[in-house]
Amino acid sequence: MSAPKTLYDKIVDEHRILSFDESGGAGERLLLYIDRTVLNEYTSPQAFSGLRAAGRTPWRPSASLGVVDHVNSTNPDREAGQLDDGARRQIEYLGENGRDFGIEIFDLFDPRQGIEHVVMPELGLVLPGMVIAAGDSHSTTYGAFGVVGFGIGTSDIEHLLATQTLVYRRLKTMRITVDGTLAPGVTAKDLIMEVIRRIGADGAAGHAVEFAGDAIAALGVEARMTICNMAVECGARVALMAPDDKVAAYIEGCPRAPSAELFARARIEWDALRSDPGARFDKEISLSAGDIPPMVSWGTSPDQSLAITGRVPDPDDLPPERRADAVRAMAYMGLAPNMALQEIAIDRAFIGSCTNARLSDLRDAAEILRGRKVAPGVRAMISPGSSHVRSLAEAEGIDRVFTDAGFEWRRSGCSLCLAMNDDSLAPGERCASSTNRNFEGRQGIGGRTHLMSPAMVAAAAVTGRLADVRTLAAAEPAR
Ligand SMILES: CC(C)[C@H](C(=O)O)[C@@H](O)C(=O)O
Ligand code: SF4
Repeated sequence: MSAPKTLYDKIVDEHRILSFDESGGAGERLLLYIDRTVLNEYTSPQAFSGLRAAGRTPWRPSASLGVVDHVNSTNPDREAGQLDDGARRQIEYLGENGRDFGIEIFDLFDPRQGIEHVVMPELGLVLPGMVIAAGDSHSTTYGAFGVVGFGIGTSDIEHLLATQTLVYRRLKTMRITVDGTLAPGVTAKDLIMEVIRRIGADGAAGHAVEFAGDAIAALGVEARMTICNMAVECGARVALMAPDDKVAAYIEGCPRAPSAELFARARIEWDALRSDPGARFDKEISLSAGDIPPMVSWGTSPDQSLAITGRVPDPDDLPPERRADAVRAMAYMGLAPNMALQEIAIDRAFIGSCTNARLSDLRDAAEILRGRKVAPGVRAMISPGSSHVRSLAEAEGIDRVFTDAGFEWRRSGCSLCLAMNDDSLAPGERCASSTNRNFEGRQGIGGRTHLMSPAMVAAAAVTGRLADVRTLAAAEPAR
């Protein structure tokens, strides 16, 4: 019998065309076959220019899909949406590359347009056991399907397009086991924020992280995507979860799912996609789901976060190696040591991003907003993760819940997640945000970001301060 293997190593072995050093262990250099990629208008242009300059064409164009998501306006009034010349050129060049090289593109006003990591799964293009590499770090999202998904740079995109392969270095493995049950009001976002707080922004650097345990199994596929998406914020290069019946059911209803016959055959293969009993991980961590509170970030790194019931830390109480960062983060965020998090007033609220703008996220937030109003002085926006999510939400009447509460119902895109478009914070503005990065300037120069779950953003929007969603969920809204 061969030695027990991790899920990660099984998938890498299946896709290894050749090994440069035959070591087979972490660090092995190999040529990896890539099943699919998704291209965006922001990181693909130089890759296409490189192909053109070398006179090459994509080796398997049908394995790629292009979407516009980073630089587009989400203004619902098409005419009012502002695009600068650079953004317009990037969008046009993606369309041109699609036409010239036979790659399918979902352009700005295509009903299937949306954030790449929302669009790929909802189409049914993300299938268990695949390797999906793309020019965006949050490609780890696909791990929720038992897929090795990872981000690559522009020169690697060119190599991938030309050859459908990448030179790859095998990662170390880590398993994070989460057992027990999440408390009411606590979500997958809180779970991954707690993981990041615990292990730090580089706690999983160089590792493929498998999430396991009954708390993960209990989550829906969309919630699992939130965890795999944000795992990159603790340095994970790959996040993985063993696919189960929920994953199969999710895929089955999707427009590009395999035909019934192929699907039935694939399901048998998918059953083997799990780490063998006794498989050895380089690192193991375990958490109890019941101990996780609703979380918010207070600083400028995703690991600078705390329970909403907490206080901004006193740098003197922190380990010496974390003090200087904390002092700097507090100055940028305009916070003082020991302030209660729930006393922090906000100017903006944003629900969006590939982390937390799927239908289940919108429903969670709508639950809190129903019958309530955004606090005076707060500007609140929601940008659904894809145009498809947007229309599903409209069919359910969720758009009305948001607009009645005073939220702007935007079109889909990366939007205020990274302010590379016309959605941004003004200097000094403070935003409750369902996104994944709170770096300095991430949502606009001088803008201040507090990361949290979509329901927590809704709670902050109606309270005008960072708020504990549990107190609102328990109370009857004023009608
Ligand atoms: C623009 C892109 C390179 C970047 C990424 O790779 O993640 C962006 O999507 C982000 O979230 O910061
Ligand atoms: S929504 Fe945010 S995190 Fe996701 S791809 Fe866009 S910019 Fe990156």
